[in-house]
Amino acid sequence: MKHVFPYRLYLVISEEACKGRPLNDVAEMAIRGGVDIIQLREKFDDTETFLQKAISLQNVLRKYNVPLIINDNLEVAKRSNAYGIHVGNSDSPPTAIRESWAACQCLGYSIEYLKQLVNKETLTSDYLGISPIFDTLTKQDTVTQWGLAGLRQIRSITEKPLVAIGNMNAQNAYDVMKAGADCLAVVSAICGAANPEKAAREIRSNIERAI
Ligand SMILES: Cc1ncc(COP(=O)(O)OP(=O)(O)O)c(N)n1
Ligand SMILES: Cc1nc(C(=O)O)sc1CCOP(=O)(O)O
Ligand SMILES: [Mg+2]
Repeated sequence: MKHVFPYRLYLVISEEACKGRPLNDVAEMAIRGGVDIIQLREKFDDTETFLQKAISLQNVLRKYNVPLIINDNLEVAKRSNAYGIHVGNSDSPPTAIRESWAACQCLGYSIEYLKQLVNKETLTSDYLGISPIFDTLTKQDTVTQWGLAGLRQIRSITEKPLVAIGNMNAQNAYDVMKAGADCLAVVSAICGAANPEKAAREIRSNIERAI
């Protein structure tokens, strides 16, 4: 069965990645360039600080009808009325999230091992983050890069929406989509760009060429 996940360009944003520019401004520029879903990922904030950032970002995203996904923190996701949450193998498992957050509309789950594709956590998830496609300095505690061959293999096994993450940029966007991704998730190629709007537009146009 095909699952509904209409998004193509997924911004994963943090204050640190925005290099001194206001996070909400970078998010807004990225949306103008073609980002259509955003994850707030603050690995070092306490819950209250994370929550305030989430509520503030939510106020921007509502103007554009862009969904907010919260990384890891279920309390922040619930209290900010986020659209969903993204979790990995070190976080609360998707089945536990479903039990305690019935209103969750989009649950993302990171895939680091092929055997995860047949577990109950994958079954209950709305999309899979393919973690990582290529090694990246932005997140170094990863297992192994899947590469395009790994992505093709996963595509042949599951019909779940696949979000490719890890060093995604305008140069590789076309090839990654052709290898089976439904959506690309980006941190540095947009948040760290001199012009986040232009950077997002270039990636988006290469995604559109591939579909
Ligand atoms: C879209 C997307 N895919 C994968 C990840 C990584 O999640 P996780 O493995 O839980 O690692 P952290 O991001 O929590 O460090 C993601 N965040 N988003
Ligand atoms: C948040 C995240 N998760 C990853 C994973 O492999 O699960 S890689 C990553 C960071 C991606 O950053 P950039 O676009 O700068 O490479
Ligand atoms: Mg996590």
